Amino acid sequence: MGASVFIDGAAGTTGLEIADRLSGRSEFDLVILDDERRKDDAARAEALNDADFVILCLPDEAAKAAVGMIRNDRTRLIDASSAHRVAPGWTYGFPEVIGRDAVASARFVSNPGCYPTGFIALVAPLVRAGLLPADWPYVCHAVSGYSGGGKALIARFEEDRDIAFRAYGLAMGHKHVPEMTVHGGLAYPPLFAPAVVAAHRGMVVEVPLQLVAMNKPGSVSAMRKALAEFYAGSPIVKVETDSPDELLLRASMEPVDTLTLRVFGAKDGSQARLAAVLDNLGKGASGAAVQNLNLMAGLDETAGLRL
Ligand SMILES: NC(=O)C1=CN([C@@H]2O[C@H](COP(=O)(O)OP(=O)(O)OC[C@H]3O[C@@H](n4cnc5c(N)ncnc54)[C@H](OP(=O)(O)O)[C@@H]3O)[C@@H](O)[C@H]2O)C=CC1
Ligand SMILES: CC(=O)N[C@@H](CCC(=O)OP(=O)(O)O)C(=O)O
Repeated sequence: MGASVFIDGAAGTTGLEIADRLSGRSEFDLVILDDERRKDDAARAEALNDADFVILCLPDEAAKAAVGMIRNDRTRLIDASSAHRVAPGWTYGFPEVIGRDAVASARFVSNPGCYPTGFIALVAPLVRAGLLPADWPYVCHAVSGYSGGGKALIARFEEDRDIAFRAYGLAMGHKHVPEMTVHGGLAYPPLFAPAVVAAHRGMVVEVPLQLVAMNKPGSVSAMRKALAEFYAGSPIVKVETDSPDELLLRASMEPVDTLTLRVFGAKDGSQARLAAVLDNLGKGASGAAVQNLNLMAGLDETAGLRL
């Protein structure tokens, strides 16, 4: 028998994709409550306390309530919500940035948000290497497929086929900003400008840099080299050294758990654009949860992933 894994919220967008990645894995016995019991707190409490691992795929408030239902000191948790990403006692589940051993040995792991996955992957290694300042007011533009907003946003985009682009977070203060600041190693919250496009999945996260104003002119190749070294050997995070003329998201994109990073630079070295391309439901959510589960269970981090 394998380790038992209860997915709380398995009928949702993230939960379904995790179940899909875990189906057929002999190392795990999947526990999923049927439609009648999936919101029954007594049934959930029993499943939460019986399981070796729990993956929470719930809205923030429901995720906090689920953690409160755990009455033992044994069950290990991965929370896909944004409830615990900067909370004390929780390990941020970004193994490439935080360290694989830290995730492997943690009891409470908080999965990164989809946009922060791209932002932190780009910025944290460069700040640590001293190639970018920590005390800079960064900007982050990003577009996501509509599955990033879960069942409600999927329904909205699939009912109203006339929406091509939706800018949001216009009052600032998006819930991802705290983790972008803390785990990016930054002194100030970045100005985060997210948008949704009429595609089911996929995202591009961009960080434009005024290198002259930052007193870092001509640092493009050093940034490329630093990122390539930081992620060397990662089967999941790829650093490309090419500079294509365009980055495309295709509406027909298939699920994928990789994260691809690039540094684009002006010929005169005065400006750069850092760019991350990922699947919001892959390394942005479900793929990351499965990677973290693999590490916590002492397995190959890529088992079951779509690479
Ligand atoms: N979608 C994405 O790309 C990403 C999502 N996340 C996070 O993952 C979490 C899940 O998101 P997502 O899958 O997109 O959301 P969905 O809305 O698609 O799914 C959430 C699921 O949770 C269920 N649920 C809500 N409240 C309860 C409760 N009290 N008890 C049991 N089940 C409950 C819902 O039930 P019902 O079906 O009845 O509505 C639904 O099935 C969220 O915190 C989200 O922010 C993180 C990264 C990326
Ligand atoms: C397109 C869209 O709506 N995306 C979601 C974020 C998806 C995600 O990363 O989930 P967490 O919020 O749990 O991190 C948003 O902006 O709120």
